[in-house]
Amino acid sequence: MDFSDLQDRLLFAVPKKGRLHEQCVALLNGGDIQFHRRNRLDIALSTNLPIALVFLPAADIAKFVGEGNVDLGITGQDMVAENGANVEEILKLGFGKCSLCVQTPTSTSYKSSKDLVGKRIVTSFESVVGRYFGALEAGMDETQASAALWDHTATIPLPKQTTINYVSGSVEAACALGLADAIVDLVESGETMRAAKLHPITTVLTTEAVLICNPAKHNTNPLIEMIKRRIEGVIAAQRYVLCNYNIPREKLKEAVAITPGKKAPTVSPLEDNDWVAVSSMVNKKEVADIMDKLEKVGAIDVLVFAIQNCRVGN
Ligand SMILES: Nc1ncnc2c1ncn2[C@@H]1O[C@H](COP(=O)(O)OP(=O)(O)OP(=O)(O)O)[C@@H](O)[C@H]1O
Ligand SMILES: O=P(O)(O)OC[C@H]1O[C@H](OP(=O)(O)OP(=O)(O)O)[C@H](O)[C@@H]1O
Repeated sequence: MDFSDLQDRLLFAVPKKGRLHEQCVALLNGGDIQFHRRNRLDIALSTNLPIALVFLPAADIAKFVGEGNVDLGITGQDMVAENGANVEEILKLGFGKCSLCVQTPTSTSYKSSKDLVGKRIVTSFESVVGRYFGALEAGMDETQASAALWDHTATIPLPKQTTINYVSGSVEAACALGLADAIVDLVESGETMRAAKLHPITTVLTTEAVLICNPAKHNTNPLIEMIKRRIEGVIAAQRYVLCNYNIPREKLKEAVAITPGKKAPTVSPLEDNDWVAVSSMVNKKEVADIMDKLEKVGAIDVLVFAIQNCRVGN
């Protein structure tokens, strides 16, 4: 493969490994973006669309999209903040959800991030943490410092009193090793934090995986909107199931209140005029509860179907 193979193709960056990789590949498969990735090659040409998939470390994707080296990408919002990348977030993907937290040893009594001004912080998020403590040192409170991370127009001075040291991984070990008074790292279940005898002081930011594009490219290539719609459909299909049931016409209003659907449920007449059939998308997580409620109001033949793929209105 050489440069000419990539011409006229939309370059779409996806994490090559790590936490986000598998779910990204599932979205590509669900959206029928077909590709064959040859062993050890980080660029794969789609076999059915004018797209080239570029497999990159999640940490680099925001930068590549921001600088226009690739058109579209999937990464975490934390990576967008860390790179200070000027990208357009076009879709939240609902996975890779976690929080970037200031954490201190449980044996210490720091109460807030302000208490850590002037101390030693270890993190993999050198830029975000630098700006955060720079903002605290400049007199902002914690909420203002977090908000300033997303404000491209804000000029935040570098921290002068607080020492920020970068490590690429195993951040949690820094306090035990005597290298830090606090760390700033991602927390999902909290297991890693608790195992290292740390506790959270403040949340610097919350993050999830997002589809991002280069702001200058969004309106120039209709493929971007097409990919967005396809991925939206896959996510909705993962999140919802289709619930069908029959209900006495006089109970329809009560039943529809239980299954209002994404927009509105489909109601169809039955041979027996006193009954109607209802078909409605419901949240997968709530389906058992919804079935209990439907039975209570008199629904019968309640059937739930998985959705293979869908397109829903906004
Ligand atoms: N515990 C977690 N739970 C949920 N999402 C996470 C978690 N850890 C990281 N993420 C998300 O996944 C992104 C990539 O994290 P990951 O640890 O996979 O990084 P990586 O450096 O690309 O991979 P690796 O650690 O294998 O080198 C993070 O930027 C964050 O958005
Ligand atoms: O709250 P938890 O559910 O325990 O998740 C948090 C951990 O997940 C991430 O690390 P990861 O496991 O991806 O490994 P890494 O340290 O090599 O990045 C993060 O850096 C934390 O260490």
